[in-house]
Amino acid sequence: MIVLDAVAHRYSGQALLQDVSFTLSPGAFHFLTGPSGAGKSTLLKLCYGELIPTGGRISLFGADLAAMRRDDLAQTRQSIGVVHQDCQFLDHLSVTENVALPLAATGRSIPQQDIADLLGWVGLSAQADALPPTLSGGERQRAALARAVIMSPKVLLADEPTGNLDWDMSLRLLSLLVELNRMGTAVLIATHDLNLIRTAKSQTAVRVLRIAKRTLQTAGTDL
Ligand SMILES: Nc1ncnc2c1ncn2[C@@H]1O[C@H](COP(=O)(O)OP(=O)(O)OP(=O)(O)O)[C@@H](O)[C@H]1O
Repeated sequence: MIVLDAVAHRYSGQALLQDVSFTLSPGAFHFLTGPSGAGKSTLLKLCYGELIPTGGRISLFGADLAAMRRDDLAQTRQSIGVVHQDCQFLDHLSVTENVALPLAATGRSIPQQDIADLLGWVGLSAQADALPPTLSGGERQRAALARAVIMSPKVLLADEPTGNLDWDMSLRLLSLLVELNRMGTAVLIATHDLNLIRTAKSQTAVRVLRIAKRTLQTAGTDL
């Protein structure tokens, strides 16, 4: 679904990633790890077309990213849910309205029952009418997950989704991601948290990728 072939990325002429080849297949559950500044967020941005690589080729659902028109990319992105590192919301809208935003933005109807079910799934039924600034960190991450999956994406990309959460809340979020993957969504999570990766490995088949020396490697079994 997402294929990177010998991808390179430079910022201001400075090489960050080189010769990165990677395929995210349907049903896969991958972690992406590596030191701070290695390029994890950059790699995720390349995977959803937020950045165009400075070298190599990226294919999203069979289409060449470099050749996509803006409309095509917007359409393709509807199949990719993203949980950003710093999940932002429109603070004057309720959690329900924020979660429904991707539907509204694409002119689709907003099935209230589906949104209520989704908020129930992430454990936020009681916060449905709350405004984002009143949510805890874990509640914000779960609201961001609900918003990322409202369009039933084929792929979910999450950038440090448990970054600021305590361990219990990290496990809760992980169990949602594992469940989503079992329902058929391919998942790619960038994280520093090796305990999270170890726990995921005990629950499901995961592949761990690491950015080292500017390229992507498969992590060993030492995790
Ligand atoms: N828009 C940009 N312009 C220039 N440099 C950038 C830009 N975005 C990121 N960088 C640089 O690229 C490097 C990789 O950043 P990136 O956010 O991809 O790393 P990361 O592995 O996700 O880091 P962290 O784990 O700390 O979130 C960093 O040195 C960062 O400063």
